[in-house]
Amino acid sequence: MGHDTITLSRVGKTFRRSRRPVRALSDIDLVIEDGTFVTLFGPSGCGKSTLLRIMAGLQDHDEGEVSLFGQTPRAAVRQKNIAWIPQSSALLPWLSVRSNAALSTVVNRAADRRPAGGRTSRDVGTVLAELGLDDFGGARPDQLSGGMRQRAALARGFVHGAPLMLMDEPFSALDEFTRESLRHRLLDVWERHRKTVVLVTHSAAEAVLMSDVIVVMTPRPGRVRAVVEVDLPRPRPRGIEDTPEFLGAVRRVKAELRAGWDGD
Ligand SMILES: Nc1ncnc2c1ncn2[C@@H]1O[C@H](COP(=O)(O)OP(=O)(O)OP(=O)(O)O)[C@@H](O)[C@H]1O
Repeated sequence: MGHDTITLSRVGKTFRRSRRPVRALSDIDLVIEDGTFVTLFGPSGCGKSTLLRIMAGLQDHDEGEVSLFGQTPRAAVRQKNIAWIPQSSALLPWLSVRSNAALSTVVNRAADRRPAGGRTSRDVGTVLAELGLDDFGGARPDQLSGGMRQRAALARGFVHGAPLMLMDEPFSALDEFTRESLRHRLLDVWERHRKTVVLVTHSAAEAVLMSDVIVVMTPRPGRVRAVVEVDLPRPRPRGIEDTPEFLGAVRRVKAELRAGWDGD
C-alpha cells in the first residue's frame, strides 16, 4: 500500500470536431494513492466525464501522461485492472442479476490468465449479499427498481475484482431518497473491499460523504481548481450529513468552487 495507483501529469484534451475547438481539459495534474476514494466534483462542462473516460481508456487525451499502475489506461483495461460503472446500470436485460454480476468473470476470462500477483474475482453470491440483492439473484433487470438495478451494476463492478473502480455519476438517475440510501450502501461495501474509486459527481454533499479526496474542477477550460482532503471519520456513520463538521466541509468545497468559477 501507499504506492501511487494513478498519476496524471499535464493532461490536456481538446475536442476539434466542430469549427470552434473545445478545450475540455487543461494541465491536469493528479496523484491518487491506492485504496483512496476520490471524487471529481464540479459544474457541468468542467471535464469530469472526459477525465474519467480518459482514465477508463474510452477516450484519448492529446497532451500529457496518464499512468494507472504504471500502465496506459488501455493496457490497464486489458489486464482487468479497471471496473467501469456507468450512469445507467447497463445490465443485459435477458440475463439474471446473478449472471449480469458474474459477466466480467466470463467476458474477461482471457485476462484471468495473467501472471501471478494479478487480481481475483470476488465470489458473486457474497457481493450480491453485501449489496442486499441475495434474494434477487434470479430476477431479470426489468423486475427490479432503479435503485436495485444500480446496486446490481455496483455488484458487477465489485465482482469484477479490479483494484480501480471508475464511476460516472452512478446515482444521478435515481430519486433523492434512493440516492441517499445507495450512497451509504456503497460506502459499506467499499469499507470491506477498500478499492481505489474515482467517482464523478456534481453534488458537494455526495463528494464530502463519499470521499477521502475531492478534486474540485472548473470549466472553460476544464482545470483542477483545488484538491480538498476530507477529514471525517471512517466508516462514515449514517446521519453524518447533519453534523456541523460535515456541513462545514460542504461549505469549504463549495467555496473552493466559487473562488475559481463565477457560476455562469
Ligand atoms: N465528444 C465530444 N465532442 C465535442 N465536445 C465534447 C465531447 N465530449 C465533451 N465535450 C465538451 O467538453 C467539455 C467537457 O465535457 P464533460 O462532459 O467532460 O464535462 P462534465 O463536467 O462531465 O459535464 P456534465 O456534468 O454535464 O456531464 C464540454 O464543453 C463538452 O461540451
